[in-house]
Amino acid sequence: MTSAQQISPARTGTGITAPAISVRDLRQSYGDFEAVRGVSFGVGRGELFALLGTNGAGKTTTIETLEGFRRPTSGEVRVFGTDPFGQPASLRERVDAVLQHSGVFGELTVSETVDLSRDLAANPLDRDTVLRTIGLADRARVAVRQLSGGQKRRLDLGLALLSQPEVLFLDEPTAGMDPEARRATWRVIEDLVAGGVAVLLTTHYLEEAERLADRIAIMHAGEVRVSGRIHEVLTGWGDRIGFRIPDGLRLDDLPDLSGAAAEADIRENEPWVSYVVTGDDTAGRGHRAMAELLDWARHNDVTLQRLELRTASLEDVFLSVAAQDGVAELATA
Ligand SMILES: Nc1ncnc2c1ncn2[C@@H]1O[C@H](COP(=O)(O)OP(=O)(O)OP(=O)(O)O)[C@@H](O)[C@H]1O
Repeated sequence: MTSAQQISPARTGTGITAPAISVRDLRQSYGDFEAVRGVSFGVGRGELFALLGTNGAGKTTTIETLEGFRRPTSGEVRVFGTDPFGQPASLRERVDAVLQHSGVFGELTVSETVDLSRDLAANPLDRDTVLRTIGLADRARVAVRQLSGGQKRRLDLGLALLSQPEVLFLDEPTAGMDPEARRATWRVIEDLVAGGVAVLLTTHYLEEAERLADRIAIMHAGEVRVSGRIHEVLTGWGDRIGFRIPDGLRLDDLPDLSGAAAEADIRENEPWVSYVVTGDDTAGRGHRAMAELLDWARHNDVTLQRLELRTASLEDVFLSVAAQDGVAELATA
């Protein structure tokens, strides 16, 4: 795939500060069941917001409401200040989406599919640019049904970006892609964001969110449990020191480290300890706790195997949210 830089949207960069997408206290029920319970966030132009969460958390319901397929039970959603319900004409040209299930015809070729979408767009990119951007130029004459799952996903992205939208909803856009295609797709998405597009992404690939997102929200059981700038969320979750628990020792035999709580675990069938180091001194806290640990090891003649020090990952945060109810919000969006 080539860079999408040269196809940056024409209708961006107007300096408007109002969020492109805003969601305020959204509630959405299916009959008696409340699937979304008071969700709020905003996404600005040139920003990628990742809406993450456990299965059934309410992400698709939220996005479908923003796409105009559902009317909120209560609360308010706006896209460029307009209620998206029913997909009003004023939004249709400015918004596009890669949905979880694509609606393309298998009998048409890739070129014909792109042309069909171009016919429906007000200001479409030319076909070659689209095919080059999504890396399918050499598959132009192939019937869509003969594409692999990952190639179909790339075509879905191409069909969404050819209308040069200002807001793009991406629901699992890289599902089924190999690692190389996924990275190429990330570069296309990054270029769109750099060109001013507001992107709302849902994904179960946390590495994808970590790479692409400016801000995230993690939903569970209809609520946003954690939200904020990705760096702040990870910093707030603490650093991790881990190692294999030495033979003959138990968790209780290990030292207390400043600002750290120890948890026993099993990793690859071996006893493991993970210290979660928190505290305001985010630059120095991991280093200090590690120095204490190494002092203890030297004085006790203990060798620490597979010793590691790392910052929290999005997976650490996600697993905490998935494991418990009532997780405190770290930072508000
Ligand atoms: N049409 C529907 N009728 C009744 N319940 C629904 C309907 N659609 C979704 N739900 C329920 O609403 C809740 C939220 O579903 P939703 O699809 O929004 O979750 P999600 O976060 O997108 O999940 P996943 O990650 O599994 O795709 C789930 O409990 C689901 O079973």
